[in-house]
Amino acid sequence: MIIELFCKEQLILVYFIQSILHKIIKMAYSLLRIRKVSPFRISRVLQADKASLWRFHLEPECAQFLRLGVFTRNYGKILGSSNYDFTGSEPSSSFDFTDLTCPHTWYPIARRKKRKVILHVGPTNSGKTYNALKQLERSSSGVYCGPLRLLAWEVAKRLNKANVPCDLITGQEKELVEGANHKSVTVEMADVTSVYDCAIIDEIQASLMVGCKQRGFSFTRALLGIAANELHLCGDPAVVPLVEDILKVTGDDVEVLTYERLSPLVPLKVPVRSVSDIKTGDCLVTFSRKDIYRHKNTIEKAGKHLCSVVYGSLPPETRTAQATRFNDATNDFDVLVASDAIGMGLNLNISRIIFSTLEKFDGTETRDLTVSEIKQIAGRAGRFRSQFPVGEVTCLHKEDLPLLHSSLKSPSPIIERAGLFPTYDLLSRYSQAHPKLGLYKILEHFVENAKLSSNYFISNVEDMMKAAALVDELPLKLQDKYLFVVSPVDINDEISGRGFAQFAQNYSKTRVVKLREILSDDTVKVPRTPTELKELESIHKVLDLYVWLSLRLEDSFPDREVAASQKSICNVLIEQFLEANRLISHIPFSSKKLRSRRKF
Ligand SMILES: Nc1ncnc2c1ncn2[C@@H]1O[C@H](COP(=O)(O)OP(=O)(O)OP(=O)(O)O)[C@@H](O)[C@H]1O
Ligand SMILES: [Mg+2]
Repeated sequence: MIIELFCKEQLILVYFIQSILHKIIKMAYSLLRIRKVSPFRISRVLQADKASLWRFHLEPECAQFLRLGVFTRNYGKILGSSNYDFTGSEPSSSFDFTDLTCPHTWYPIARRKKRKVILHVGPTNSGKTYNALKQLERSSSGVYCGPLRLLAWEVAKRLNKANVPCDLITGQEKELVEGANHKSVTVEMADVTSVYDCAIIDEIQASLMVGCKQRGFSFTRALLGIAANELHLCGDPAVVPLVEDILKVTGDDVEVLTYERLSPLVPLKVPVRSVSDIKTGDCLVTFSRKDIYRHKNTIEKAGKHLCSVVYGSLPPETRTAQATRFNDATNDFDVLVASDAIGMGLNLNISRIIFSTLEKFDGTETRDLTVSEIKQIAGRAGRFRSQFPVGEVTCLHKEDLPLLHSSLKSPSPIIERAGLFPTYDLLSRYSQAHPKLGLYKILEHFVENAKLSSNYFISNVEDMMKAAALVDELPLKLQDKYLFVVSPVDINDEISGRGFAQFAQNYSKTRVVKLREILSDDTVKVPRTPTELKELESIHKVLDLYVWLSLRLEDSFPDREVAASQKSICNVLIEQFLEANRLISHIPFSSKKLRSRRKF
């Protein structure tokens, strides 16, 4: 009996050793094949990618998988995933393209590196971005990925000033600097096919927040896909467990650096009761455009201060000009009235944040601000080494103070899942397997059927689907439809939506979209009423969309320069208008309560 058992164990052992040896031989064979195939093909992909900006959108990560047949097959196995085991055969309708459980396998170039990932986490104004940027400055090549064009601009300016030549690449701009090995980009433009020494993804929590359903996947793509020796992630401590978990399967080394706030932020016990309490350096935060102008009007009427304004639908150039004017202590515009557009990473000379309300309409419903939103916005006051070293924060209404105080004391809730969305390549393979389906149906199918690991949620693509429904009507290739759908159109804005539809229609008919056919000569004029101002902002969005499309379909959108100059005219008109405060006489001051009463 004992002998029998012994023999059985020996047999099991021999079998076990045999199977391990077999696996090692297979793996070595696979590696040899990877070496043989990848360098030539990858360099072709890289060259092609540098050729034009639109490829960032149309041919990202999975394109490599699909083209590098052998490479892909083996890579999938090495990573322990058969998810993307495309063998070069035609896509079959039985293959489950909606299986998104291993998104890290979509980025073979990053997976070939053992990245050193450094998480810089801490409260606002604690030097996270500053320290990450120091590393970027020292690196031989690198990229900064920010959530806003304003941040990308700020970083490009800063690096160039520090004699580190740096390109600026956003969806709408491509400013190349001679000899630059560094880039400052908006996160959507992060290139996952280049190799860098150092990379930064800033405000990483913005991507992972459930509130940021639409843009989250760009951050996830950057997190998994950027091929850098060192990858610096800056953000709220609430992201740490999730990021660590996501990166377990990538084989990267992860280090967490925790920061403390560099200057104090004092929550005040009393609200700001009247306009006479407003002082230099104050920033009044409110969430509707109408309220922004109403408050600006009230403050300026009192005669002591002039206000700059910053809000989301203001053209980015105007936002920068307004923020710069507020930061400049030598002029009279010493108060800021802003929406949460100031909430991410910007350095403004604010001494006190005053919340006019702690509720916000988020496109679907009016809801309370989250703890992280309150902390993020409040954190703009008292920036380190600014004119106001101690920040203060309060509200307009004393009923809001308890929520403000408790939010500032609470840690932000742990972020549990990151946004994910299928790449164009997956959608395209899916479309080949289901040729009768339009893009709308394909997107709908992915949203409804996507299989995900517990670290991810499928991003909200409601707006993309609205755009898809429009382009599905037109005789366009899937590739063109996709390009229109991922464009930065504000599909819920009437004028922008109409501009978008017109661009797509003209493109499908003649392949050439002339700006003059869309905008008549007299379209751009000085606004005189709030409605006209809003119209001008929308026209700016249409022009911005034209510039975006012209960077990707150069021959079909030939009037980029005209669009850019029209955009500048819009900016000038809006800025002049804000300076002259023409709106005052048109916006009725309402004494109605600003907010619904909150009970504690
Ligand atoms: N060591 C330092 N020396 C000089 N200035 C610094 C230093 N650290 C930070 N700063 C300055 O302090 C301000 C806040 O730093 P930074 O923008 O890096 O904070 P942050 O933690 O990224 O904040 P946020 O979460 O709001 O993005 C910036 O103006 C930055 O230039
Ligand atoms: Mg920062």
